[in-house]
Amino acid sequence: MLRQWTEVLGPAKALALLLAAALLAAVAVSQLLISLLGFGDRVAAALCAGLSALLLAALLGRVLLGLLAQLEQSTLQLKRFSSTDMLTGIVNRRAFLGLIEREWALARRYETTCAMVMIDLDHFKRINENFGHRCGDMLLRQIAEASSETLRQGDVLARFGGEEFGLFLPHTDPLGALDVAERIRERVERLDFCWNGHVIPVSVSLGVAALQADHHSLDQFVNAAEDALHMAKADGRNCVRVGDGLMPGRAAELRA
Ligand SMILES: Nc1nc2c(ncn2[C@@H]2O[C@H](COP(=O)(O)OP(=O)(O)OP(=O)(O)O)[C@@H](O)[C@H]2O)c(=O)[nH]1
Repeated sequence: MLRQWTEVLGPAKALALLLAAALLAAVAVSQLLISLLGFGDRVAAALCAGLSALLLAALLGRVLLGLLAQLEQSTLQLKRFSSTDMLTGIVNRRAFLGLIEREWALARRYETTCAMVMIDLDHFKRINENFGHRCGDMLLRQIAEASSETLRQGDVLARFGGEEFGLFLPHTDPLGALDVAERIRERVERLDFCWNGHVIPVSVSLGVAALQADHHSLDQFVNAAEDALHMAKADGRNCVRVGDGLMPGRAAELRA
């Protein structure tokens, strides 16, 4: 009950209420002691009241501090849950956008490079249908793990939902981003994913976008990578494609 109170009232009000309760209880206890011991003088009464108040306040304070620590822990856990994708353990889309917003804004402001890669499992529906959702879930976890292995500190990988992942690469030029995307594609292709004795071939399609002057919002930047991903799907899957206008020569060459 104390914990619910602390949550509802907030720590400061709960502490004030507890101290008031401790004082009232102390007065009641001292009155009881005085009547039991038969003391009649005011000094004894004041001493009893003071001592009881001190003891009760210390006791309740301790309880409250314990509760506050628990509350803080729960809040932290809640924060972690709300920003993590429970299946794969990596950040979710909402947290991802929050994490990269500052980096993206700085890159725009100071005209430095950064890139966005969208990764999507190929024919995942078929895998789910043929081998079941538990198999699909296991595969999603392995894709997250395999993709993470290829990254540097500072890169941010997130599950965007379903079988789609987003990857932000700070301080990375278009060719660097293509390298990372291609490495992930190859790593997944070599995954040797096994379920109930069946080796299931898996692949991903990837779309790459590098920050450009006409990306006025983070959404536009992410959408550019999504568009490139659609190109990769349209071009037969298991490949990397770059957004239009990124690197005219290179994009055409990669699409060929
Ligand atoms: N096991 C599992 N399946 C999921 C999860 N989230 C989404 N899916 C499934 O992912 C499948 C996505 O199917 P589609 O969007 O058709 O994509 P696809 O089959 O990979 O086809 P392409 O992307 O075009 O190659 C659907 O069957 C969803 O039910 C999840 O958390 N776990």
